[in-house]
Amino acid sequence: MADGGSNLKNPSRRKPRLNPQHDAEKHIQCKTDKAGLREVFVSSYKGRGVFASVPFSKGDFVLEYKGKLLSLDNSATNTYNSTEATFLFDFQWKGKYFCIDASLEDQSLGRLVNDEHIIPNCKMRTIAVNGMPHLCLFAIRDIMAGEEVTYNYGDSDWPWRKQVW
Ligand SMILES: C[S@@+](CC[C@H](N)C(=O)[O-])C[C@H]1O[C@@H](n2cnc3c(N)ncnc32)[C@H](O)[C@@H]1O
Repeated sequence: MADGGSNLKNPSRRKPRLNPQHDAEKHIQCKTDKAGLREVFVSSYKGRGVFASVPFSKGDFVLEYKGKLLSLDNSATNTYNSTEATFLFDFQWKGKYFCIDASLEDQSLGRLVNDEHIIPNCKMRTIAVNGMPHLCLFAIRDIMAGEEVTYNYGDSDWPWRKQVW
């Protein structure tokens, strides 16, 4: 039976996977989130989360954690309420301290990714574009369609980790 032009039966004709680093740079420059991800309301306790609607492979670029880049000096002058403060991501780059302030509700998905410290499926990495740091999530294992995208927020006394259901 003819395969109607599909590449399914000939892996050598499949579109090659874009290099994850280049994929991240492309999405950073275009200021767009990647297709195949959607916001879902999980529960009144957890709030919203991001779910894959297509499978991702280990190593893939998944999302940028978009927001305002602040140096440590700038962030020290800002005041945040407790909800806004949960959208701040502090990191170190080239020996200096920075923060991505994602407290603005800007419809981007990276800011909605929830914490999972035991079996996360993504990891945050810093990618430099035009000499500026950007925080990006990359898959650390295959992610199935329908699975929630998660990463480990880091060691801290996060209240939900103590929650007994
Ligand atoms: C960066 S926001 C993530 C998006 C958030 N769920 C929302 O709807 O806006 C971080 C907040 O999400 C919630 N959160 C993240 N991971 C969680 C988890 N594993 N269990 C429960 N709540 C979580 C906490 O309220 C946390 O302060």
